[in-house]
Amino acid sequence: GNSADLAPCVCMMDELEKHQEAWPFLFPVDCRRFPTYKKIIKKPMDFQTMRHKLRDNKYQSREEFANDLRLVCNNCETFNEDESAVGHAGHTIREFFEKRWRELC
Ligand SMILES: Cc1ncccc1N[C@H]1CCCS(=O)(=O)C1
Repeated sequence: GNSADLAPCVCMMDELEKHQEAWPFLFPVDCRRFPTYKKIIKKPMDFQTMRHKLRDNKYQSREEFANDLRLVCNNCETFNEDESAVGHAGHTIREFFEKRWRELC
C-alpha cells in the first residue's frame, strides 16, 4: 500500500549498495564516457540518486522507490546487450530486488 513507512526501502538500499553486481549502478552514468546515453535514456536513475531521494524524503510510497529501481534496470536493458557485463549485472540486480522486495513488504 501507500503507507509512508519507508523502512523497507532503507533496508533494501543498504542491500543493493553492498551487492556484488551493484558496481554499474552506484553513480549516474558518466555522459563523457557514454556520450549517447542522455539522448537514448530519457530518465536516468542510479543508486546514489535513490539514496539521496530517500534522505530528502522525496518518495511518497514504497512503490515509488521500487519503480526507481525498476527504472535503473529498464535503462540498463535499453542501453546494454544482455550478455555484456553491465547487461548481465542489470538482470541479476533485478532478480535480487524482486525476490527480496516480496520478503520485505
Ligand atoms: C549502468 C550503465 N549503463 C550504460 C552504460 C554504463 C553503465 N554503467 C557504468 C558505470 C560506471 C562504471 S562502467 O563505466 O564500467 C559502467
